[in-house]
Amino acid sequence: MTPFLEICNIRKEYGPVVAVHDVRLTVGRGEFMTFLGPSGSGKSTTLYILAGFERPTGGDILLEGRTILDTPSHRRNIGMVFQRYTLFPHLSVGENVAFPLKVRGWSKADITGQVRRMLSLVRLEGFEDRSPAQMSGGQQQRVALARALAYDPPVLLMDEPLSALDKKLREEIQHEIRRIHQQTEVTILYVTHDQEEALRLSDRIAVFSRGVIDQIGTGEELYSNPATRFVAEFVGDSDFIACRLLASRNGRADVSLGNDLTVSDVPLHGTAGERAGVELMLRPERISLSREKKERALAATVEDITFLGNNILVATRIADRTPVSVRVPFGHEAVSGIERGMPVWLSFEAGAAHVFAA
Ligand SMILES: Nc1ncnc2c1ncn2[C@@H]1O[C@H](COP(=O)(O)OP(=O)(O)OP(=O)(O)O)[C@@H](O)[C@H]1O
Repeated sequence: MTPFLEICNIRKEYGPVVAVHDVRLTVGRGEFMTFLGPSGSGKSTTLYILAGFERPTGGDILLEGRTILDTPSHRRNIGMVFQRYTLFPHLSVGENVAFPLKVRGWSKADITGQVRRMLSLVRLEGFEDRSPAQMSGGQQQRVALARALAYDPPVLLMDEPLSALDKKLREEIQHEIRRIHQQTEVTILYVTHDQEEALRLSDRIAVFSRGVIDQIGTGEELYSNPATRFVAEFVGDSDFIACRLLASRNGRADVSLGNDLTVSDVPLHGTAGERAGVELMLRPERISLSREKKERALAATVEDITFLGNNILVATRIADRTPVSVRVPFGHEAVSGIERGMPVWLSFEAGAAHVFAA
């Protein structure tokens, strides 16, 4: 089977700046793929190349096996929703949604029917005659979505479409986007720097870092098996503890955390020589905290305790002054009566750890 959309070794230079180094990605038909990464990591540039607003310095984009690089933007049949509301302010909501259909020469009757269907899809029935200025930010983004989907494009690109909205509205529209994706089966490429948004929406996530993709996977794969330190840090919360490599074979490592504490057979990411300084990564919820001294545990001191509703975040520092956060479910006995300055012991299963070479 031919992959639906292929991004083949895309590179983009702006003078001396290399915005995108070598981006490779295959997207399945109907998939919801998110580009996640910090500001300046090359997400938008990649999206603009897909949309045809930018031409890559190297590489190719294939849609159903055929290059689209020489197809001008307006002929690519790719819908687009941007961060800022880009509705035509002098046109009504109905006219905004009708615009791409008029351009494509649809009949008046077909346009009326389609505008009604699209506004119903985004739950704005009866808003045809409103002006965009009379609508909230969330409503305007829904109109933009209706307009982008009106001519039934096989691919929809979204560049931080919710970043101008407050948290509650953002979550509401995230829910709507999911529903619309399921209903229309359109293939979506979505750009965000918000990991929670990426996890909520996506079938798969491509994590961008400095113009390359560090890892592509489901949210669960990225969280449970991050390929790089950057992914471990960017997706979910993580603790990093400096340690020494004792031995490694077949991508697994034994490490020493000092004080006779060794951890064996942990996934090793990257390469390092024996005795090299490496880092052990743990998720805060995979660390157990005890107020009684324990064997095979790290001694730490409590620095802060934050109540977060269903869990409590305990900030500690281990002997070498490294901060280590521990997440404990609310009501767990380990945190009853816990106070700042108290000595505690931190332990974990080797299966919860990852080692990253420097
Ligand atoms: N037109 C341009 N001219 C010069 N440099 C550019 C241009 N557009 C982007 N860049 C640079 O390319 C790099 C990647 O930018 P890009 O906008 O793709 O990142 P991003 O991950 O989408 O970030 P953001 O979330 O801030 O938009 C940045 O270093 C940026 O400064």
